Amino acid sequence: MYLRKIYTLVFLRNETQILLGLKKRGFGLNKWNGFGGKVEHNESIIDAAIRELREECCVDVNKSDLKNIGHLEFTFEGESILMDVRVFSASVYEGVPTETEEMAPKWFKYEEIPFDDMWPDDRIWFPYLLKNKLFYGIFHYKGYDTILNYEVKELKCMETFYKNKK
Ligand SMILES: Nc1[nH]c(=O)nc2c1ncn2[C@H]1C[C@H](O)[C@@H](COP(=O)(O)OP(=O)(O)OP(=O)(O)O)O1
Repeated sequence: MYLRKIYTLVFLRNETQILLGLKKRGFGLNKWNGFGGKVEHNESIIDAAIRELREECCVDVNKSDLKNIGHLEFTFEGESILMDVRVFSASVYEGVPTETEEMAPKWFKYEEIPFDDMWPDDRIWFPYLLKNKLFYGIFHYKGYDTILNYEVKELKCMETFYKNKK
């Protein structure tokens, strides 16, 4: 049995670009990724997504402008933690993305996403995000560079997915 820990992962997007942040410390150091982190005790997932976005790149987003677009699960050979990552997208927000101690934000054109400097799983599930499809992915890693096995699929509706998951 795994110990499930819930994380958020938020992507700001416009018609031609996506905002990624270069992680400056901790888990995923030196990788480009969305903004997010652990959901704290007594905090809703959506509130954690808003808080992490503000803490990591100084941008504010309203609950109603955050869309849950995917669900990812990561396990690691020999470890009992399951990282349960809730993925969100927003195109309406307030503020200018600004570098913080944790992340250096940068806009990337959709054709220029730096997959070589991202988590290896990203190039597998990003195509769903880029086509505006909802997705589910589960990845089992050996260390942090090798994916031993995975499954990714399109979802029709996030609410139905979570209802059936319980
Ligand atoms: N394989 C993976 N692929 C991916 O695209 N994102 C991943 C990933 N594994 C983790 N993430 C994301 C989820 C979350 O947004 C972030 C990890 O969160 P952190 O460890 O930075 O959490 P916190 O910011 O709460 O940590 P602290 O440094 O303890 O404050 O990386």
